[in-house]
Amino acid sequence: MVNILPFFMGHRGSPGQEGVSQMGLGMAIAASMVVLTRFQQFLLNHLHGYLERFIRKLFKSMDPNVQIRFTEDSTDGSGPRNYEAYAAVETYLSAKCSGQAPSLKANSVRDIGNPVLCVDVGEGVSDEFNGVKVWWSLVEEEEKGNAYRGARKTRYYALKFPKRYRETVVGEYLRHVMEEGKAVVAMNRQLKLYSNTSSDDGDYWNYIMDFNHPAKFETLAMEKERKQDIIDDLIRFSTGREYYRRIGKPWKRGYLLHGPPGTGKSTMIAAMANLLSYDIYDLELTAVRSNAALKRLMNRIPCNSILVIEDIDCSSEITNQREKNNQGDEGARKKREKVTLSGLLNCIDGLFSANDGGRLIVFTTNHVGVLDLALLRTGRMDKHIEMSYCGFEAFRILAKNYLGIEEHELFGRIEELLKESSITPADVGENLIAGSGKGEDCGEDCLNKLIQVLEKKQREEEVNKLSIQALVKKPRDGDGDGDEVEAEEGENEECK
Ligand SMILES: Nc1ncnc2c1ncn2[C@@H]1O[C@H](COP(=O)(O)OP(=O)(O)OP(=O)(O)O)[C@@H](O)[C@H]1O
Ligand SMILES: [Mg+2]
Repeated sequence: MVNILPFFMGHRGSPGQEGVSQMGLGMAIAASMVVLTRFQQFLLNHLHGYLERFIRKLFKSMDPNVQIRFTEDSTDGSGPRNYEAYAAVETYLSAKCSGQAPSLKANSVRDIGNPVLCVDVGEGVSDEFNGVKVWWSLVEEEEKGNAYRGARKTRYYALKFPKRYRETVVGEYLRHVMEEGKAVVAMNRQLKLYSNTSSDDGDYWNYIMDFNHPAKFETLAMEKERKQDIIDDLIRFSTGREYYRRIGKPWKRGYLLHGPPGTGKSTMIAAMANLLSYDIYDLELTAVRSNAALKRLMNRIPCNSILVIEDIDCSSEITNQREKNNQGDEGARKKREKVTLSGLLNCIDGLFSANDGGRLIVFTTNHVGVLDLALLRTGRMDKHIEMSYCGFEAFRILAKNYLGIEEHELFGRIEELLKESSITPADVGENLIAGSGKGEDCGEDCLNKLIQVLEKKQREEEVNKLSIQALVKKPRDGDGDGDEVEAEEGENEECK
């Protein structure tokens, strides 16, 4: 470069001087050219960025549509909030896209057991809400790295809609998408079972296992009308956010399931959890050390859960003991049980729910008669459900479940026998199970076997009835007026 400069400059001088001055000038020009190039580069870079932004803005202002992004990972530290919105959009779109998008991908969304079908990267689907048409697409972009992190890919759902509908879309439509999406996430998520029994002192909840009980209302043996009434009540409760807010009551509901062993109380709880997609918190009252510990446990039950207290009659302190507690005798009280009835009542009353979801409390008992009336009243146990011996309607459901038989000539005889003898759905199921999956002939064998069992039961019940009648009639020693035998005697034996 130095050698050709004099030629360009047309400079002449003595060879010695010339050489020195030429070199100095050359260096100055070279330096200025470097500066110029750098400046040019700087200008280009910045102008380019500026121009690009300017052009983008220009196009944006001319674009009649608005775009909103729902990013998978937050770059602003908002973390799970962003993800929640992204997952809600994803699940909402999964219902829309199956018929529209040419390419789908199966995604596993956090907390959801089954994969959901979503649009693939670069694909889009349209949606319509109150007459407004919107477009969704899944976009993947490469984000440049900086001094703190390397380059990475970001994914987002882009929602595009005409500017003039901004108010409807940002207000009503997005609320609709979030609510629907979150409801799908909630309905499909893996249910969990917690209990206080596996902790050392019973004062804490422990995760026991994923809850995969197959029970459904559809297969629960019970009269159709009663079953539908329970389903309606549960749905009304679980969707009652506005209602509970309006009347100013905590979003909770108490159920009491009572009936003999084997009539389906626990099975119904499982069906309830599956219907509502609620986790189960199984409380073993006798393992709780004090009223204060009970309160702690209750306060830790999240919304959208079922608190289950099984065999509440077997916690003797909880039954008709309130009066006894009030009478004092502190030492004896301490020796008995740790949680008192009033402690339990206070906890149930104090179980509040923020407006983000409901809490269901389900008690079961085999002996409803021994429970304190304070526990049974509305507000604590709002709905009492009697689980009874198997009637003909319930039998038909079991025959369909176990044998796949909906009609049979032996049904008439079974209907007659079920009216006269008490058999639990558990026992009916036990007699039908042998024929399950073995075809119609085997089904008939099972029905015949069930008839024999029912006839035997009928005979036994007849003998029992006669012997009780004989006892009632028989005068007691030294007492000629024939007092009646106390039928309830020993009723609560198994709980003592
Ligand atoms: N109503 C019913 N519908 C369908 N299956 C039932 C029903 N009742 C009982 N069963 C069957 O009998 C078995 C026992 O029922 P479950 O444990 O629900 O009775 P339970 O009322 O909770 O008894 P317990 O009072 O002894 O706890 C269940 O596994 C289920 O298969
Ligand atoms: Mg049970």
